Formats: sequence, structure tokens, C-alpha cells
Amino acid sequence: MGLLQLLKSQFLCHLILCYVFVVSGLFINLLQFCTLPVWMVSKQLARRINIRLAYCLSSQMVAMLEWWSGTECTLYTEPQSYRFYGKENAIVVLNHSYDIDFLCGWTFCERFGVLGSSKVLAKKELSYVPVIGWMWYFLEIVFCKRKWEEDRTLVAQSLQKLHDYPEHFWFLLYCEGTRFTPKKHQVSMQVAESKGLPILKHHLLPRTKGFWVTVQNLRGKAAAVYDSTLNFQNNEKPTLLGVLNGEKYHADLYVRRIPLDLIPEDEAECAAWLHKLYQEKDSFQEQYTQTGRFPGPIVSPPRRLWSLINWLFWSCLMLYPLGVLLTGLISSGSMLSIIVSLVFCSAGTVGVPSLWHLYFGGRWLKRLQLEFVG
Ligand SMILES: CC/C=C\C/C=C\C/C=C\C/C=C\C/C=C\C/C=C\CCC(=O)SCCNC(=O)CCNC(=O)[C@H](O)C(C)(C)COP(=O)(O)OP(=O)(O)OC[C@H]1O[C@@H](n2cnc3c(N)ncnc32)[C@H](O)[C@@H]1OP(=O)(O)O
Ligand SMILES: CCCCCCCCCCCCCCCCCC(=O)OC[C@@H](O)COP(=O)(O)O
Repeated sequence: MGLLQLLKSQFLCHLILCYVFVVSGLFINLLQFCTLPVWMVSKQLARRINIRLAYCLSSQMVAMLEWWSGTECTLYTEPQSYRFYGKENAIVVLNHSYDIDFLCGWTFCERFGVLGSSKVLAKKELSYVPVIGWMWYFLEIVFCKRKWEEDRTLVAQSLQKLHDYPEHFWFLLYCEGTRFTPKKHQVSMQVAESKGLPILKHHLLPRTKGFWVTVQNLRGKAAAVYDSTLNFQNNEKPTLLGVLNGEKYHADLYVRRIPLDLIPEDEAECAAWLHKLYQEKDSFQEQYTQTGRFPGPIVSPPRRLWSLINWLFWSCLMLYPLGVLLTGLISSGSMLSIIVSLVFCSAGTVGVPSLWHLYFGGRWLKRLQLEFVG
């Protein structure tokens, strides 16, 4: 292991990265809150400001993936589709199989210039997560309760509001509704069997209602569906902690651009169309497993310097006052202040993973513990 790699895996480094992300995130949340009066005067101006503020935050995580861990993201797509990316509104359908699939999605958003405005159909619980969830609130992210009786109108109303959105956006939909696990796959395939639907090997059965309501409500606004299938080379199983540790992964994304007009309007036909799409996605994953490649040519946009510059800017801005504070503390020589600060830091160190535990069912925490024990 090289010296740099060793440094990247140190807990103190992670603490510093998390400090910059959380404190700058809360500061950005505060700025977003301050845009509320602007909404009253000019909604479009407030939206444009929020897009830029959201970029400041999301691109820190993109920088961590692209520049800290050096993860390579390769795009497989047709050149005639490529020219539309970033120049139109689109609904993105992505498989939900990895801890960092959203981060790889964000990376492509960054490279095509739609990161600040990118949207997702997310579960309501995420809107309460400080920093990211609060940022999403101001970004008009669409939240669902996963109760169709309520979502039917709730999701449709939120989508309708996007019709006068001033900048291009990609709207991400994880039709599987939850992240792939072998156990969920087993249950999901029992549902498929009971409904007489073909068995999928690499995906859960897609939930069709959210897709139908999204397509119907974004007609006339979104030009296409980007059917996106993500996998990692050499059977890599990437984690967010791995990225934080500076581990390099190799992501491959296969994207097909399907004009929205080709998608049936009728709910049942639309559902059948989505089931067929997932069978195709499954065959692409199977081909990838067998050959290590997706179909289609590689047309990868390079990583951009912007995410790195933005990250360095926020790091300097957040670390300077911390440095001043620590220097003052040490030079004061007061044992009480040092102990109080240490207790404060320890509380933060325990508090952040506890929050994760609360929100994400302890999945990442368990993995973190396993890695430390292992
Ligand atoms: C060029 C580059 C291109 C692309 C780059 C890629 C991406 C970049 C784009 C944008 C990035 C933007 C942001 C990313 C950032 C972060 C994202 C992070 C997190 C978000 C993750 C989530 O929150 S996922 C969870 C929330 N989302 C969803 O659930 C969406 C999918 N769900 C639906 O659509 C649902 O239909 C619903 C939520 C609208 C309603 O759910 P409900 O459960 O009430 O109804 P359903 O119809 O779904 O369920 C009942 C029917 O389902 C059957 N059933 C029961 N059990 C199962 C089962 N295990 N599997 C499948 N089906 C099941 C049941 O029988 C019912 O069937 P009926 O026939 O009776 O309807
Ligand atoms: C730049 C330095 C950054 C330091 C690292 C800080 C880490 C902060 C990470 C914040 C990332 C938050 C993104 C939220 C995305 C979470 C994805 C998610 O949770 O999906 C849920 C779905 O799957 C459905 O879940 P289920 O309830 O079905 O199970």
C-alpha cells in the first residue's frame, strides 16, 4: 500500500472529510433557507440559485468519487444519443444494486452539466436527513410514501410543478423501489411467479405505478427515458466506506435513449412496457457477467476539474476556522477546554454513525463494524 493510499484510509482523514461535508452542507442548507423570500419575488431566480447551491454540495461527493478514490466511470452509449445528454430533460431508469449507484449517477450528471438540477423519486424518510435531505427539499425533489393511494396524487402534483422548471434536469427513478439483496430478490420473484411474469436474474420486479405516473406527468416536459444499467468490473462490490478509504472502482454504465413518445399512455400497457424493459436490462447484465462488456460503443465524457475546485474551495473555507480554533485552544493551555472539545468530538464521532443507523437501518454501520473487526 502506497503512502497516499495509507493516508486516505486513516480515520482522521475521514473525520476531516465528513466535517467539511457536514458543516459546509449545513451552511448551504442555511443559504437555501435564505432563498425563501426570493421565491416570493421570483420563483425562477430562487430555483436557479438553489441549483447552484445544490451543485456546491453534491459535487463534493462527486469529487470524492472521481478525485479522492479515482474511480473510473465509463459510459456505453450510441453516439447519436450522446449528443442529447445534458441538452434535454429526461427520466432516468437505473438498477438499484450498489451502495454508490446514486453517486455514479451524480458523476454523470456532473459531466453533462445537470448535477445541480438532478432529481429523484425518493422515499419520504430521506427528506428528514440533515444536509442532503434538506437540500433536496429546496431542490423540489419528489418524495413518495410508498403507499400508492397517497402517492398517486402527491407524486403527480410534485411532478406537475416541474413543468416550468428553468433548467434541464434528469429525473431518476429506481423502479425496483429498494436496493437489491438476494432475500428481496427471492420474495420479488415469488411475486413475479404469482403474476405470471418472467423471472429476472439480476433485478427485482419493477414497481410500475411510479414509472407510469412519472411518464404521464412529465409528458411535454421530458423528451426521453434514459434506460441505464450499471455494473462494476471484476465483480467489484463498491461501498461508500471504500470510496472514503480511497479505493478505486471501475464503473460501467450502459445508457439507451428512448423517446418518451414511444412509451404507451395506457397504465396497463405502460406497465407491460416496463416489464419488457427490465427483461432487456436483465439480458444486458447477463451479457456483462459473461463478457465483462455492455453492448454498444464507449463514449465516455472525461471528469471535469469543477468538482475538484469546488471541493478545495469548501475545504479551505471550513478548515480555516477549525484550524484557528484548535490553535487557540492548544495555546490557551486550558485543560478544561481541551477535555470539553474532546468530549464534543467523541460525541460527534459516535453521533454521526448513530444517525446513519437510524436512517439506513444500520446497513452501512454493520458493514463498517465488520470491516474494522475483519
Ligand atoms: C447519460 C447518463 C445517464 C444516466 C445517469 C444516471 C443517473 C443520474 C440521474 C439522476 C441522479 C439524481 C439523484 C440521485 C441521488 C440520490 C438518489 C438516492 C436515493 C433515492 C432512493 C430511494 O428512495 S428508492 C425508494 C423510493 N422510490 C421508489 O419506490 C420508486 C419505485 N416505486 C414505485 O414506483 C411505486 O409504485 C410507488 C412508490 C409509486 C408506490 O408504491 P406502492 O408500494 O404503494 O405501490 P406498488 O404498486 O409499487 O406496490 C403494490 C404492487 O406491488 C406488488 N408487489 C408486492 N410485493 C412486491 C415485491 N416484493 N416486488 C414487486 N412487486 C411487489 C403488489 O403485488 C402490487 O401489485 P398490483 O399489481 O396489485 O399493483
Ligand atoms: C465529500 C466527503 C463526503 C463525506 C462522506 C459523508 C457521507 C454522507 C453521505 C450522504 C449520502 C446520502 C445520499 C442518500 C442516498 C441514500 C440511498 C438510499 O437510502 O436509498 C434508499 C433506497 O435504497 C430504499 O431503501 P429501503 O428503505 O427500501 O431499504
